[in-house]
Amino acid sequence: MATEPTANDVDSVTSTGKSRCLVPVTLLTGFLGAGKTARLNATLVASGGGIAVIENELGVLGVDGLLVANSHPEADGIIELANGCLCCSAEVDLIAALEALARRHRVKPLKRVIIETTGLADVGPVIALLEDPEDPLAEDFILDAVVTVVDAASFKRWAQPAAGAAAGLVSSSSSPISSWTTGFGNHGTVSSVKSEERAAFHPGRATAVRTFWRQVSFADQILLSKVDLVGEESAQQILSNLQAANPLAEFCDSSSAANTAPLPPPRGRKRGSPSAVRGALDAWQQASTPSGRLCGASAARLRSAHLEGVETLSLRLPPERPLQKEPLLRLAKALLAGEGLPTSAPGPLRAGEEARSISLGEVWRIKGLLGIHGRGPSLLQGVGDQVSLEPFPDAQGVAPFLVLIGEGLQQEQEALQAAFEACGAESAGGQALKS
Ligand SMILES: Nc1nc2c(ncn2[C@@H]2O[C@H](COP(=O)(O)OP(=O)(O)OP(=O)(O)O)[C@@H](O)[C@H]2O)c(=O)[nH]1
Repeated sequence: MATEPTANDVDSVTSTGKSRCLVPVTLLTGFLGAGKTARLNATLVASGGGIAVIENELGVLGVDGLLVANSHPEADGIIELANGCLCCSAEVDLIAALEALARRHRVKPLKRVIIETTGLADVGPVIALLEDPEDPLAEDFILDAVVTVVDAASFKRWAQPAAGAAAGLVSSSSSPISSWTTGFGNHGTVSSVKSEERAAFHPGRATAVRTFWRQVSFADQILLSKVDLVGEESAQQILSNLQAANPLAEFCDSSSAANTAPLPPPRGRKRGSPSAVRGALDAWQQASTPSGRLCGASAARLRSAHLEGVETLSLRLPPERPLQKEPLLRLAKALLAGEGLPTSAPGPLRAGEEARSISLGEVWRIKGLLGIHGRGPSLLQGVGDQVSLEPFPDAQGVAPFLVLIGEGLQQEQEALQAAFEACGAESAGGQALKS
C-alpha cells in the first residue's frame, strides 16, 4: 500500500533563510454533485489525521463544511469558505485560510491540505496562485495535484452536445469544448464551440459546460464516480472521451468497487503535468493575470465571466414546520428533471395565476439540511435523477435551509419558497431542526 508522504518530503527556504517543510496541497475539483465530498470523506477516514481541509461553497448557506466537520473530528482543521468560488470572489478568503493553516503548520506540522472547490470552480486562477514562487504562500505550500472527479451518471448531460441540443444548444457531434481547452495537440478529436453556437446556449448552461471541460483539462488525476450507476461498459466509453480531452492525466481506478476509495496520496507533481501545462497556457491566454494573487480589476473581470448565467438560491424554511418526505422528494425530482413546479403541488397561488405550472429555468443541484416529519434532521441531496434524504442528527440546532444551483432561479424564488414550504407537515409531531 502506498504511504502518504509527510511534509518533510519537500523543503523550502524561507525569506528568512530558514529551511521549512512544504505541505502538499491537493486541489479537489469536479462538477456539481460529482462526488468530491464523498471522496474527501473517504480520504479523511483513511488518513488517521494530519489533513487540513478548505471547503468552498457557492451559497451563503454551506452544507459541505457541516458534513465534513461533523464526520471527521480527526481532521486537522476544516475551514469553510461560503458564498462564492475561491477562484474569484472568495480568493481573498482562500489566501487568509492558507495563511492560517501555515501558522498552524509551523506549530503542528500538517501532512496535507485538501481544497475542495465548488462544483463550478475554475481552477486556473487557484493553480496560478499556488504556483507563484514569489507569493508568500510558497514558503509553506506546494501544489501536489489537481484531482477532478467526473460523475459518470451526469456525463451525457454536461459533456455531450446531443444532451444540450434538447435545450436548443449545440448541434456538433463531438464534445463542446473549445480547441484551446484540449491544449495537447489533440485538436482533431474534440471540436471547438464557435461563438455563435455558444450564444445559442442558455448562458448559465454554456458556463456549466465550459466549466466541466476546464475541470477535466486541468486535471492531473481523473477519478470517475458513480460507475455503479452506469455500469463498467459505459464507464469505459466515458473514460475514452476524457482521455481524448486530457491525454496526460492519470486515470485512477474507476471500477464500481473504487466508488468510495480515498484520493490518491500526494506524490509530487511532475514538470509537464496537465495542471502545470494548462496553468501556464491559461496564464498566457489571460495575459492580464499572469500568475499569483488576483486583485481588483482582474478578480472582478474573472468573477463576472466565470459564473455568467449561473444562479445560486439559498432558501430558509420555517423550523417549526417539518417537511413531509414524499412530497419533498417528488418536488426535488421534478425540479431536477426540468418539469418545473408540479401543478398538483398545494400552496398559495400568486395574484393572477391560474395554475401552479410555473416554468422554471434549470435546477442542476439541490442540497439542504431540513427537519423531516417523523424523522428529524435530514440531509437532502439531489443531482441528475438521484435524490436522497438521509438522517443527519448532527444538524440538530441548525436552522433548516436549502441551496439550489442552476439557471433562471432568482425570478422564481417566491414560487420555489412556497413550493418547498407546501411540503410542510400539517400536523405537529415531526422534529424540526431548531425550535
Ligand atoms: N451511487 C453513487 N452515488 C455517489 C457516488 N459518489 C457520490 N455519490 C452521491 O452523489 C451525491 C453528491 O455527492 P457529493 O460528494 O456531495 O458531491 P460533490 O461533488 O461534493 O457536490 P457539490 O457539493 O455540489 O460540489 C451524494 O448523494 C452522494 O452520496 C458514487 O460513486 N456512486
